[in-house]
Amino acid sequence: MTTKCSKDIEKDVCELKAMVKSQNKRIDELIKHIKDGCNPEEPQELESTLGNMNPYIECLNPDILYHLNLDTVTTDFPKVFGDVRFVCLGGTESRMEKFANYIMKEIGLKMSQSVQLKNISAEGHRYALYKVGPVLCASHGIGGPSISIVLHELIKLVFHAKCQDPVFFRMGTSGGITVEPGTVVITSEALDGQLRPVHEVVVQTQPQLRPTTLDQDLAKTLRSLSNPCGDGYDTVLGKTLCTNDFYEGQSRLDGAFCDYTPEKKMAFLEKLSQSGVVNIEMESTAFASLTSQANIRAAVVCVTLLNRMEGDQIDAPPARLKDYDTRPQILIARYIRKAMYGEPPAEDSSYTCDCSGDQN
Ligand SMILES: O=P(O)(O)O[C@H]1O[C@H](CO)[C@@H](O)[C@H]1O
Ligand SMILES: O=c1cc[nH]c(=O)[nH]1
Repeated sequence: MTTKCSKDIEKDVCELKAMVKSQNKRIDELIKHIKDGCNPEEPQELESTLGNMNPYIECLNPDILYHLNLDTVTTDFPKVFGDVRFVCLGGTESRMEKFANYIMKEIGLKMSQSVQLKNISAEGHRYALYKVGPVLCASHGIGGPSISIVLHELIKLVFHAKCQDPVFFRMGTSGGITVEPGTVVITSEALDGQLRPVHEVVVQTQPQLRPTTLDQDLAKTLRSLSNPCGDGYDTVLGKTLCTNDFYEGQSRLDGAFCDYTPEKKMAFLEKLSQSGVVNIEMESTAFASLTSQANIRAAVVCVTLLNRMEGDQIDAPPARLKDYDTRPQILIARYIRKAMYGEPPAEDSSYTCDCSGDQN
């Protein structure tokens, strides 16, 4: 009796030990699960890599990107835009459409001949937006207010899409200070009309001065991709003056109004040159401050259309202006190709994309 009883107890003990062992194993798994934050075998849900975003955005359902004619309910942002790695902006719709077609070839993407690239934001009637695989191409219009609006919406777009470390570029035109027309300038520092490295935003009557930080490594990498001998033109790094006006703001003598003398104009341009300014345009401070606020790496690449030391009017023939316009595009395309492939893509790249602009 006693023997049988102790045998039963032994058996129970054995079973209990097995149970405890199995439970300990499960507890270990759960502890690991808690430490790892998720099951590594499950696909990981990526988060946006942007910083300092407006906390109220999360409460918006839908979030309507009015000027881009997009919203987060009718478009599945992670699905449609989640693969975006490069966001390229330039003043005009035609430049950005041209760039979209150019970058498609440069990165080895192909589209059926019967299909045309679609302007995703056409119905918004404000800005153009094209998607070519991992490259978004957007127009921004003229001046700080115009680029600021499209940047708010593009930054929200890449945030909602949970894009991973997107890089932003502005590809533009500018007036040169002493440099040869056709020179490509990569902005080292963007200065406002008072030569301050800030973008002034008036919020509820209060002027806020936001730093215009640009990624210096990105600027140097871009510079290293230029090839003055092969290209046939110079690519330089230098400071950019960003103004709120093309005429008086840039000290021109050919605006509708002018209350300074030619001598004062030249003295101002000399002062710019002595401060290290090599070109003048109208969006770099807003572009630099908005991108850096979101921790986005960004660069400004502008070609010079004229040497402002020699005149104010842009009188180069159309064919030459067209050629100048492509120069920042060529440099940025080199960067994108290198970032994507390390080397140029093979002739018959297997990378495929939906370039038709379908959003769902
Ligand atoms: O050629 P985009 O990119 O428009 O840039 C420059 O040209 C415009 C003025 O003609 C301004 O927007 C200036 O910044
Ligand atoms: O002189 C110029 C040329 C192009 N864009 C500018 O803003 N200024």
